[in-house]
Amino acid sequence: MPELVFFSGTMDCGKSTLALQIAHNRSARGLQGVIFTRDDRAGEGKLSSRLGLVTQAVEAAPGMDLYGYLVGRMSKGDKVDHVIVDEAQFLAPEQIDQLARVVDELGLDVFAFGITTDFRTKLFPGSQRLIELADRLETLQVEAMCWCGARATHNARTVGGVMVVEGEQVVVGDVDRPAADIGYEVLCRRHHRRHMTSAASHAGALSPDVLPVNHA
Ligand SMILES: Nc1ncnc2c1ncn2[C@@H]1O[C@H](COP(=O)(O)OP(=O)(O)O)[C@@H](O)[C@H]1O
Ligand SMILES: Cc1cn([C@H]2C[C@H](O)[C@@H](COP(=O)(O)O)O2)c(=O)[nH]c1=O
Repeated sequence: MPELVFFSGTMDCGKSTLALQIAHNRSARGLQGVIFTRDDRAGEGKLSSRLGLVTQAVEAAPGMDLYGYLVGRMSKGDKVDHVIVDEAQFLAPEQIDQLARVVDELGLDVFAFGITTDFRTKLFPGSQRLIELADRLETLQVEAMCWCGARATHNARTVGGVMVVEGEQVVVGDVDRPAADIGYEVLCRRHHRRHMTSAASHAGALSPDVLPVNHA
């Protein structure tokens, strides 16, 4: 049975990498997919991973009918075996409904990847609709870590190095940005609640110093 699957996790946990791996493994077996993305850091019409891989994708612009686009491609004779969607949190709820229709009426698997919550811990509308409609929810296995060593579960936004909890929901950006910019850091819930980023906590390296060696 074709499925709508939502793979979610914090920023920087390997979602785009997994999307590229699924695309690669399927194309190695002759299956052709359509890859959608929205507002990837690498630019319009790109799906990029921090591991350095990047591939062409169709920019799922606001207002674009994803179901209609796929029907158009297939009616022109294009082979479409599955659909991959990265940065799915940025899609409108109606576009997620269109993806569910792709599964049910075109019989294609749809693999969507995205973060569930924003820097205020509120669901993105696209992610909310995916949680409501997906056949299956998958949490990424490679866990991003908070500076304290706990599993990171939340995304913090920093402005000038300081965590903020007000602002526009969508600001494209990255982790490990210079302090002056808008940046992001993944945190455990405890430290997100306390607004305690790595800089605010003056956290050092997680690994303890080596024991002093006595050369006596
Ligand atoms: N230099 C590196 N060596 C090994 N793994 C890396 C390196 N840089 C990034 N990664 C891996 O890539 C992951 C981020 O992948 P990416 O697909 O860009 O994440 P996401 O799409 O979830 O934001 C990191 O969690 C880490 O596991
Ligand atoms: C938390 C949060 C994130 N974003 C943006 C920042 C990035 O451009 C993407 C997430 O990309 P990733 O591949 O998962 O690292 O989302 C945002 O716009 N608003 C937010 O609150």
